[in-house]
Amino acid sequence: MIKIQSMEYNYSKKINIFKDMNLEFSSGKIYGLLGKNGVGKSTLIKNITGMLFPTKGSCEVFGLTPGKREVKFLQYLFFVPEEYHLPNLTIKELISVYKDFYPKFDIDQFDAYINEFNISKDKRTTELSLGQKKKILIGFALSANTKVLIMDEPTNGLDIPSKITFRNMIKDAFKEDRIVIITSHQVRDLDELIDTVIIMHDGQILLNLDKDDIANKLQFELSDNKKDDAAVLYQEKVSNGFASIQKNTSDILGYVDIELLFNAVLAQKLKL
Ligand SMILES: Nc1ncnc2c1ncn2[C@@H]1O[C@H](COP(=O)(O)OP(=O)(O)OP(=O)(O)O)[C@@H](O)[C@H]1O
Repeated sequence: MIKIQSMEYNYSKKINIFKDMNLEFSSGKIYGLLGKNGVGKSTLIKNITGMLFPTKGSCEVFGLTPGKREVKFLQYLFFVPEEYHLPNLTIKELISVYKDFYPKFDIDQFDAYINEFNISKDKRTTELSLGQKKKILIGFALSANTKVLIMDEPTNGLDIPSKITFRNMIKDAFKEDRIVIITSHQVRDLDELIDTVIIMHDGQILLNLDKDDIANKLQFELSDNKKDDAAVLYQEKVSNGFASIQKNTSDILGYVDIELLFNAVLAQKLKL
């Protein structure tokens, strides 16, 4: 479990990025961490990965303090940042250098991924396109089989077929003892993957709910015309009509349009 208690973080004395943040992440779930630009998603992730240290309060990952960067902690967690640098090696060399840092690294799993992405292991990282580099990193991240996997904007730079492959890879690699946290502005890429939606706003957690709970409470609909109905909690014009949210009065759990939910929550139209 990742446990954040009364956490604050300031880059400078004037700006408090979080206001007394309390948050938990449990194993067996894929979390979608959402928020507008600059709200503090990366800062939160950097506190979890031990790259920044809380100014106040605490952050624990399976009982360990990230900032201490103990070997056990480093073996527990893999982070795919939005921007990264791969050393100038062939993929084969890269794997042989880095795999031993992760005791559960599975080379067959990695080989299957890069076959799927159609990339040769003899290629040097300098010969790869941005999207291909990202695929290598994501393939490595999943094959490391760490307890915690965090990915910042993982679908950026992936072409459309690769986004589908990415979703399938995550589903296949997901295990009950794993916590996966994904931040993204491209919510549609992740809609079906996410179990729990966390929305950050103004230094606080505005929403933290399982998708099933959301579907239980709310019904999402797409219609040709604008709905003029008191039951509608939020609606907006989309390219193919009007997308709306209303209370779910049935026992049926429908789909959750996370992007629409995000807009509605930020517009303060929903009280969940
Ligand atoms: N190194 C830094 N020094 C000072 N302020 C910073 C630094 N890094 C980020 N910030 C500020 O902290 C706030 C949170 O930034 P952060 O990168 O965590 O946001 P984010 O939610 O990840 O944004 P995005 O969606 O654009 O990636 C922003 O206001 C940003 O300007």
